[in-house]
Order: sequence, then structure tokens, then C-alpha cells
Amino acid sequence: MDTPLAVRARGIEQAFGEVVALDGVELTVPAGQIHGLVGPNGAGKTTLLGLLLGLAVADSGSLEILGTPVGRALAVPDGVAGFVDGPGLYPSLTARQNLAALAALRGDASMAKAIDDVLAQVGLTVVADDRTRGFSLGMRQRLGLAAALLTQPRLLILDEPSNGLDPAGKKQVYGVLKRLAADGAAVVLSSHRMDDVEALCNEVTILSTGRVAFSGPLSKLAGENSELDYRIVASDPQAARVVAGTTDGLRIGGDSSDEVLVVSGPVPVLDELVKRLVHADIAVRELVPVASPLEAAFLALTEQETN
Ligand SMILES: Nc1ncnc2c1ncn2[C@@H]1O[C@H](COP(=O)(O)OP(=O)(O)OP(=O)(O)O)[C@@H](O)[C@H]1O
Repeated sequence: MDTPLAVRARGIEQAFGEVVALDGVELTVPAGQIHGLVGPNGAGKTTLLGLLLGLAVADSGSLEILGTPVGRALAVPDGVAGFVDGPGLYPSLTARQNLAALAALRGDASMAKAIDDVLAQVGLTVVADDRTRGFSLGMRQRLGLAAALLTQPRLLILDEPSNGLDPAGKKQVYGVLKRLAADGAAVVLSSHRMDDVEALCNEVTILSTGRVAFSGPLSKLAGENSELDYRIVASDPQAARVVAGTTDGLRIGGDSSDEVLVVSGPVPVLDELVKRLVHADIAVRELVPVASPLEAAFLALTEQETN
């Protein structure tokens, strides 16, 4: 049997006056997947997440959430939880009271019983009885996540969930999201940063000025851009530059300095460079990609669209 789809979006268009925020966007997210939506500022990530959360309706295209077509009414589809532009919290209530208010609103007694557990999952037990007015951005993000967990979502939508989180906080939140996905829920989250997505997501959709520039597994994305920029530190930088300049198929990058050589070219050409350097008695002390393969592919795909 096919894995049920949590999100199936086809040909989604959304404009705000003259600004086309989404232009023929396709998105497929199966149950159990953590899917990253990545793109530069203004790419359309928040607009797309808002559609998945039922905060707005697309101008055209079709959208199915958890197997049900989304109509024209503004409503959070059943089984979906999350937030864009920060969670809505009552500042005069404590973290625990905020969650209790949500449980009361839903009239669900089992939700009320799960409050301590979700607070512990997101690491807010110690501040559970503090008013949220004084909460930092990271604490607000965690409480928003706790509120979403309380509803036991089958699709969780998060806008920049790692904003404001310190490295330990990120690790904890990522652990929560991975457990949720392992239990069969789908997670769609946005980020500006490939490294965040790399640590967490199975698949990624790269948006650039409202269009999908790439969608698929991270391994496929890394293979999209075979020619990376490499930094080379050699024992004799000047001589290394001369050797690089006479190596066929190699380009010397403008970022090169007196100490560091930046080159790009196919991997066999880089191999040839290293052999020639060693042959010329020049030691290679460092040879590393300037950006990770994923970051480089992301930049190449989004720069193409925005230039
Ligand atoms: N309510 C609105 N009214 C007018 N324009 C809007 C509105 N919401 C979004 N836009 C425009 O739509 C485009 C996409 O915006 P969106 O917020 O979805 O991008 P984003 O990828 O989430 O960006 P960021 O990373 O900066 O949050 C932008 O050009 C933005 O200015």
C-alpha cells in the first residue's frame, strides 16, 4: 500500500497585489517525513506554510491535507497543528496555564493530562509556572511546540523553529520532531539555513521567488552541484598559484589571497592539481570545500533565480 500523503499541493498560486508570492508550487510530503522548506527572504516559505495551516486560501491550484481537499473556508484542517510568525500566547498566563487554556478550549480532558509531559518534552518544566510575558524567543518557540504536541498532530507546521534556540535547545527540539516523525506524523518546517535542514530533514524543497528550484532528498541535492569552490593552503602559496594557473580545466577564484588559493573544477581536475603540486615539491596543508555541498547547491539554485 502507498504511504498516505500528509500534503499534496499542485500548481499553487498566491499573489498579494502585484507581488507573486507562490508561482506554480508543488509539494508532496508523505506521513512520517520531516520536510524542509528553504529559501532566501521573501521566497514564499511563510505564505506556503500559512496555506497548509488554513490561515489563507490559495488563489489557484489544488491542496490536499491528510487526504482531504482544502476548500475555500479558512480553518485549520483536522490533525494539523503549528504556527507561523511565532506562537499565539497569552502573556499574562504562565506556560502551564497557556496549555490548560488550549485544552479547555478544545474540551479535551486527555489533553489536560498531557500538559506536564509536553512541557517536559520541550524542556520547559522549570519555567512552567512563570508568566510567558518574560519568555525569550526560544522559550516562546518551545511553548508553541508544546501547544502543538498537545493536540497530537498528524501534520506539524513550523516556521523557522530553530530561531532563538541555543545549540542544546536545538538538539532537544530536533529530538522531539524526530520522535514525532518516527511515530508517523509529518513535519513541514521552514528555514533560511541549509545546515539546520541537513541535521533534521529527509527531504527539502527549495523556494526562490515563489518557485520551486529543487524538491527531493538531500543526497540528490548534494549531487546537483558537482563543481565546488575549494580552499587550498600550500607550503608555497605563490608557487601553488602558478601550478594551478597551468592546470587545464581549473579556475582560480577571485577570493584567492596571498596565503589561500581558491579554485574550482571537476574532481578529476582537482586530483590532477594535487598530484602536480606534490610533484613540484609543494605540500598541501589544507584542501576543503568553501561551503558544504548542500550549501553550495542551495546558493547556486537560489542565486540563479534571484540574479
Ligand atoms: N500579507 C502580505 N501582503 C503583501 N505582501 C505579502 C504578504 N505576505 C507576503 N507577502 C510578500 O510575498 C512574498 C513572499 O513572502 P513570505 O513571507 O512568504 O516569504 P518567506 O520566504 O517566508 O520570507 P522570510 O524568510 O523573509 O520570512 C514577499 O515578497 C512578501 O513581501
